Amino acid sequence: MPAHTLPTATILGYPRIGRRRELKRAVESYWRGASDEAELRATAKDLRAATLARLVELGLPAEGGAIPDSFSFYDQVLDATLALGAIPERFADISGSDLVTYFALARGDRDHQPLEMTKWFDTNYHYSVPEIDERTPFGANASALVERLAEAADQGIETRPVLVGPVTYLLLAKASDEAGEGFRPIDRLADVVAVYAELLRALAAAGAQWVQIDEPALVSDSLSVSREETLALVERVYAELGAIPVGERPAILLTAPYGDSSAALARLGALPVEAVQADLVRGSLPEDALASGALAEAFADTQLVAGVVDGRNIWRTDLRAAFATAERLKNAGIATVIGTSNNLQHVPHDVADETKLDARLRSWLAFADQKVAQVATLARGLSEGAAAIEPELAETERILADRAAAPGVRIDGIRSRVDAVTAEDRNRAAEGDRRDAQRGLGIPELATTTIGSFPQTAEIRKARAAHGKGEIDEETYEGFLRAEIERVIRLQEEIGLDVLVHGEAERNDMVQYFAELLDGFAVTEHGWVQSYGTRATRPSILWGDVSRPNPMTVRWSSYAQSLTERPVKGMLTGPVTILAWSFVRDDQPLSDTASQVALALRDEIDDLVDAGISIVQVDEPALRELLPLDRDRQAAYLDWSVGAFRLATAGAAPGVQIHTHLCYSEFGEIIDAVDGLDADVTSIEAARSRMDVVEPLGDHGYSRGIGPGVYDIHSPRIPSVEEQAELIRIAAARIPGEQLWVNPDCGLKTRGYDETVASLKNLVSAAQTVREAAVRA
Ligand SMILES: Nc1nc2c(c(=O)[nH]1)N[C@@H](CNc1ccc(C(=O)N[C@@H](CCC(=O)N[C@@H](CCC(=O)N[C@@H](CCC(=O)O)C(=O)O)C(=O)O)C(=O)O)cc1)CN2
Ligand code: MET
Ligand SMILES: [Zn+2]
Repeated sequence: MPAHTLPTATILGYPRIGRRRELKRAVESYWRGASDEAELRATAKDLRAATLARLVELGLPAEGGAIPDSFSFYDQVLDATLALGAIPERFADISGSDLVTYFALARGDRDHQPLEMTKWFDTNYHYSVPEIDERTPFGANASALVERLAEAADQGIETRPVLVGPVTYLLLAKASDEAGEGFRPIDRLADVVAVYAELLRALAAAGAQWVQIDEPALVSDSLSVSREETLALVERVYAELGAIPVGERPAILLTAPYGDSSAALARLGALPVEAVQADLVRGSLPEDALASGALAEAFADTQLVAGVVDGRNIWRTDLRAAFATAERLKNAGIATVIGTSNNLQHVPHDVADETKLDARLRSWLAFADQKVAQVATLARGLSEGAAAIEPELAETERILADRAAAPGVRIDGIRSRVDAVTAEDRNRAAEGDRRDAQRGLGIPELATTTIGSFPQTAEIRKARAAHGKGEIDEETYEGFLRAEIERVIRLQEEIGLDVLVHGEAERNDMVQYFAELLDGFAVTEHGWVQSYGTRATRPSILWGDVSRPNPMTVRWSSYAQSLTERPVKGMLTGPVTILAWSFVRDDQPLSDTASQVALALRDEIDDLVDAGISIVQVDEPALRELLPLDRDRQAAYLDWSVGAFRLATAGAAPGVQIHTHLCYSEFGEIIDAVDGLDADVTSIEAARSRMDVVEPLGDHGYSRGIGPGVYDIHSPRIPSVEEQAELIRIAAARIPGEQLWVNPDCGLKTRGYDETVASLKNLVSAAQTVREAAVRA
């Protein structure tokens, strides 16, 4: 038996935004200057205390490090940047408390571009990308971690501090603009490990018995080094950290969430750390090593945290199957702890809050609190024997059977339509024929447009909330939205944009809006999940077969088109993104579900075109996000995801111009897929990376329309005419003018009106400047 033992129930992390998004409100109030740092810290402290108390109530032991301290004001990678003292040189002039520096890095200000944001593995969570170079200063700053440890101890709870691990941290970092040619952040590994050693010593001195170090890089094939190299780096690092005697450091729980670590597991178990976690939902057990005894041998002095409860989805765990997996490990002689597959930050707090949800559907679900209770149940079974939890196992079995047989889960008409889909249904006319057929649209070279949404003002949200509560009637709400559409159309005409949008004022969210109108989906009232910083979404629940009872967007788009001579883009969210940002049924392949959603969208496009819309944009910002971390599974994914987009769009006649929009992507990797979408025009995020994408596009010989973003909408900064013109010139050097579109990086919904109008005016002038220069040349 290992000398340092973690209790048999644990989770990798818990949502930190608060059951009613208390942290969002407190942080945004602090940013507005409506409260000070002390008030913000007090709210955060109350929130943490409530969370810890709740976790104990749900069955996690208060003692022994079972409860992780996974709090963050904004982002766990940014927390690591502060803990490592790795403040980029360009922020050296920021003065004030750690929190002032922290938010400056996250959000930037007039004089500083914020750190770039990008997706965390294959999730809809975004982290702040560390900027590292040869001179990045590193120095341990354990103060936040130590303070929270002491705070929990005052409450009688021995928490386990959580850190993003050194290998993952550096592999997710980018080289700063000041870095020399060929520099890679991972070159600084030795310096960073020395700081982790210091952090561990500081935590031990402050009384931490356990620390959790997350190395999800272990499960990804999408990083700058191979998986084998990552494993070798992890072995080197943890040999070094593990060599510090326990006592001088806390016992270490090394985690490998978000994917399959089975091929690496025996080697991880052999490291001088006290516990290793494996994601056994996305990943599997190494059957050969388990059968031969090699796994047990590797784990002779190490606990294995079996991540059998899914931290990525909201379906009630199949407890019998999860228990069987844990028992197999235990019976093999491995000291087994029940855990989650990953941090529960990706699921909402509590199903019990969803009182408006259909009771039958609700019984099938488990949010974070239910998952914690499931972990506790399984752990009890492990220590007391299966008989002790037989009532819970039987209850789950009954509920899972009820779900499988419930009306709406399988609908014959929908299934036969999907079965009847042919290859032809996914193909449009040849690209050249479409180009000819679309000339009538009268689109100029360097056409200017936006990505769809205009600012979601407090007034819009208030009207929607009032409508939701029944305080204003259908007619009044409809009138409000029509007035808003008219305002946005006139504004775009005045700014001088070529292709207009209706502004998406009617949408609470680009996925939830559609989920509310499609059959087969449910939406939640309080099911918020952090997407980045203080921004959250309420992922919809796709539980049954999907169909479209009525048109969803025609009312708004046709009204917008009736107001103007210029083309207005119809605006839909694509099938892959609808799945990626929802909690999707786990009882059939995603590809089957995607086809159902695609057919619903296909009907919507038909209706839009019948109503006089000649350009339709189908957004797929999550196309890259769902790309499996495992290389072996990528080709199959690209095949079905691209196929679903094509099924949604290929019903459109050649004269209809299909646009798509993607953001948060490394395009190099999926350029063939973008090509495969066969959209006439694709807008992509590009401003922050200064048009990095145009080079691969040029090399690839990309022949369709492309709009690399020239205006970074993630910050309130107003990009000047010259700045945007420069980006257009960079793109124009590689891409012919008739193919090139000029647009922002993404939708404007999170921006304010003043900055939006100023930035868009500059965008139109920038396009004009470059067009005129081309005419003169
Ligand atoms: N699902 C999804 N994922 C995405 C994106 C996206 O747009 N959607 N965009 C990318 C970036 N991620 C983002 C995620 C969230 C937000 C965002 O702005 N979220 C808003 C909430 C949006 C929303 O659902 N709004 C609802 C509910 C608003 C609300 O809070 N209402 C109040 C009451 C209304 C009031 O009086 O203000 C309440 O419930 O308490 C609405 O407008 O109807 C926020 O956190 O503040 C932006 C980008 C990638 N992932
Ligand atoms: N049409 C959407 C918008 O403009 C696309 C957003 S991609 C995250 O908001
Ligand atoms: Zn976008």
